[in-house]
Amino acid sequence: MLEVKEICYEVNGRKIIKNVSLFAKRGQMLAIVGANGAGKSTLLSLLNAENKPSSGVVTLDGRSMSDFDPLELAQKRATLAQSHHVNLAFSVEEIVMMGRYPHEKQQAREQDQRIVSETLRICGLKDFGERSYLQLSGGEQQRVHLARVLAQIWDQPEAVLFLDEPVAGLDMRYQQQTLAIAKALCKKGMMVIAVLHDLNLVADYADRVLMLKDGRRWKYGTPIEVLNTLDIYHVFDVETEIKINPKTLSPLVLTKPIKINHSELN
Ligand SMILES: Nc1ncnc2c1ncn2[C@@H]1O[C@H](COP(=O)(O)OP(=O)(O)OP(=O)(O)O)[C@@H](O)[C@H]1O
Repeated sequence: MLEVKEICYEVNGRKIIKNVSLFAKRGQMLAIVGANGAGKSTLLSLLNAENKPSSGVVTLDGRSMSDFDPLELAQKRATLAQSHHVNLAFSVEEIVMMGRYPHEKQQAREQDQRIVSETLRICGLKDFGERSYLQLSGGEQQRVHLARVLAQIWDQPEAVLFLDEPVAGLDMRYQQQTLAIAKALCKKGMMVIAVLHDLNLVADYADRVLMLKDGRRWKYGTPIEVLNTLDIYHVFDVETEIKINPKTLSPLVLTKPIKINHSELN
């Protein structure tokens, strides 16, 4: 279990995260939602121990995140970042194999190869192993990084997976595929915490939702509890109508197009 107790995070005297508390359990996917600049990525960096809260504490299975040594953490949790900077001509397979580095001493190379093949396959990259990463499209590169972080925790049944906007830049099929993989990992007993913007994907895949506003916890609960017209309006300043999706029985968030008068463009 991941327990977050009253964490705050301050940069240059400005509070970015304000008194956030929550629980996240293995077997469940928690989605973090909120407007641009609400503090979602910053919160994720505190939950995954990339950054240390200015006050408050984050514990994993009762142990403070700051007590884990870096190798132990790398074996227990993986993070898909919002952006990636790879400028060297690595092959796809070499990049995905980087996910296995924290386990290098523990396992035979064969097992690493098998895991890399499996994560390439599940990310739709079965025949991409030899290709140069730099020659892939943006969405394909994003899937390579997903395969890499999956390879990091593939054989760690109690792992925690952090995903920062994992579906940005992906087509419809791979948006669904990415979250379906995350859901399947939860079914295997892992925990997934994902920053997501598309509230309909949140409704279909998340078990719990944390809605952030200006660095504060605005609402926390199941998708049906959190995704309602009033809270969405307060947090995103967007008018919506909520229906029930007949295919999934989860909330369906319908938006109205915003109109900007052409005279405002002068
Ligand atoms: N290192 C930093 N120094 C100063 N300000 C920062 C720093 N990191 C984040 N911020 C500020 O904190 C706020 C929250 O940023 P964060 O990236 O967490 O937002 P977000 O909710 O993930 O936004 P988005 O949806 O746009 O990705 C922003 O106003 C940002 O400018």
